[in-house]
Formats: sequence, structure tokens, C-alpha cells
Amino acid sequence: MTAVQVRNLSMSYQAPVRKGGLRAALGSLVRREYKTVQALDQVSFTIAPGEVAGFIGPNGAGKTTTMKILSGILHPTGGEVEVLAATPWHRRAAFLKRIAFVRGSQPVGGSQELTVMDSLEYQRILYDVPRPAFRRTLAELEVLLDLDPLLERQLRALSLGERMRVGLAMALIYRPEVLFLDEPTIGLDVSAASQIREFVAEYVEQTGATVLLTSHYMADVASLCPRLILIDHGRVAYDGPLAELSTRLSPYKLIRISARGAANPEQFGEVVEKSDGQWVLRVPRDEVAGTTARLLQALEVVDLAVEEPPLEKVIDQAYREGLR
Ligand SMILES: Nc1ncnc2c1ncn2[C@@H]1O[C@H](COP(=O)(O)OP(=O)(O)OP(=O)(O)O)[C@@H](O)[C@H]1O
Repeated sequence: MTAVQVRNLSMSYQAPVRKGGLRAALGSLVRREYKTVQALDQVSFTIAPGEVAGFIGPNGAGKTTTMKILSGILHPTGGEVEVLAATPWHRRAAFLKRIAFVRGSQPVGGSQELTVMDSLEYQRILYDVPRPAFRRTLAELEVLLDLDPLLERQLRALSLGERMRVGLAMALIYRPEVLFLDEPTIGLDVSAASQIREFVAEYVEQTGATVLLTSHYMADVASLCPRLILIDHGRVAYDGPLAELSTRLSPYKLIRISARGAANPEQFGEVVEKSDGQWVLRVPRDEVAGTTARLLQALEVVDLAVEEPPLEKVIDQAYREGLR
């Protein structure tokens, strides 16, 4: 049983091109030139019901395009997709009521003059939510998202963090089974972002929803997603446990040591951090045991710990140096 099944998904856009200058601008009125942008190239993955998967990759990798296809906004140029056993771009009402696509960059659409409560009521009608279920879910969302102070406010007067909370409430008021979250914490301050993360975790625990989440913040994926799908130039570059990503992408580990007396740790590995009596050495994975043994023998070691490099650093290195 799968909630999301993607097979050999491809998407190419025809993007208009125009050279600079007035002449070219006038010329393009008569004859437009297009170039093909291959946003997705044979992407395949599946997500099980109740699974929370992180979907990460550098800018322009194809994440939003994938989410738009999975939520039925875009028709792909190739491949097959099934979400809850339906083809998303057929846009059947019964399917659309079971999924939600929330974008951190545009969390709430619709008339900005409406109050939050009116907008939620509008969603209730649009998604055909029975009143008792609506009241029950709203009561839960009020607590989880701290909605009370926002209900009588107009959408246009909300701050970015408040808009995101309202955007989630609007999407979840009809209790979708599959959630596509596209950068839900973009632009939020540290506590607003962590409030959103806690909320997503809580919603998943309560409802067993399936989630595909994109984010450029490793704190989001590290706290929410046991599994990561990494996409680069429209292709899947990694699909597996978050815990194994470092092993796969970074051939190094870090040895953090504190030692007494004169010590010269440079001879044991590359020193990446240094502060009185403490060093962090970057050592190839397969040399960790040997280096540790030599350090213990040569230095008066007070403390020693072997660590995975921080996820942010691993991802940064992978994006810079390429993933394939
Ligand atoms: N409507 C469009 N017309 C032409 N090209 C597009 C269109 N939308 C996206 N693209 C291109 O497709 C590629 C993938 O874009 P997409 O928005 O899916 O990337 P992304 O991984 O979500 O990036 P980001 O992290 O910057 O949001 C990019 O090269 C982008 O320029």
C-alpha cells in the first residue's frame, strides 16, 4: 500500500527567451522564441501511508514542480503518478478533498478582506465539511496553532508567521490525508518556525497523515523527517534514512578532543576548530578507529568524542560539489 507513487516522472517547461534591448523586445512581439527547461527527469519514489518524508535539494532542483504535479496543479510531460490511488491532474473533487498543498511563500489565497473565521467558514463550504466535524477540528487547530487571537482578524493584516498558521488551519480544516508542505517555515523567526514544526509533528501523530515536506532549513527536516529524498537537477540523488545521509555524502567524521599539556593535533588530521585545549579534527571515516587509538596513545586525552559532521555542512558541501 502506498500513499504516493511516482514513476519516471518528467516535466519540461517551455520558457520564453528574449535578448536584451528594444529591438529584441519589439521582435519578440512578432516572433517568440522558447527554450526547453527540463525541470524533472525520470523521478521515481514512493511514500507509505503515515510516512513523513523530507524533499530537499538546491534552488531550482525541481521540488516545487514535483509538489505541483502531486497536488494536481500541473500536468507532467512524462511518467506516472498516483496519490491515494488517484491521478492528481484529473482533479477529481473527491481526490482534492483528501490532499492539501501549502506553500510557505503564499500561505493564504482568497480575498484578503475576509476575516480568518470567514475564510475558514468558506473552506468548510468549499470542502463540504459537516458542521460538527468542522467545529471539532477547529477546536483542535485553535489549540495547536494558537488561532484564537487571529480568528476575527482580516487576512491582509496578518504577519508572515500568523499567515502561515492560518494557511495551515485553512488546509487542515478538512483533515486531508496527504499534506504537501512547500517550505512551511520560510522567512519565519526561530520560535515561529519551531511552533510550525511542533504543529506538523502533532498533526501527523494525531491523524496519521502522510507528509512530503520541502525546506531549505535542515532543522525542519532533521526534526520531522526520518526519511529524506534529495533531488538535484531534476533527478533523485538520494532516497533513504536521514541518519545515513551523512555516511553517504560525507566521507569524513569529526573527532572532538580535549587534551592536557602540549599537544600537536595537526599531525593526526585536519584541524577544523581549535580553542584552548580543545580541537575538532576532520578524519576520513575509515581512519577514525586508527586515529583515535593514536590520539589516546600520544596525548593526555581528557575527553574524546566521534561525531557525524553537522547535516547543514554535509548538505552544503554536497550542493557545492554536486551530488552525483
Ligand atoms: N513556469 C515555469 N516556466 C519555466 N521554467 C520553470 C517554471 N517553473 C519552474 N521552472 C524551472 O524549473 C526548474 C525547477 O524549478 P522548481 O521551482 O521546481 O525548483 P525548486 O527545487 O522548487 O527550487 P527552489 O528551492 O528555488 O524553490 C528551475 O530551473 C525553474 O527555473
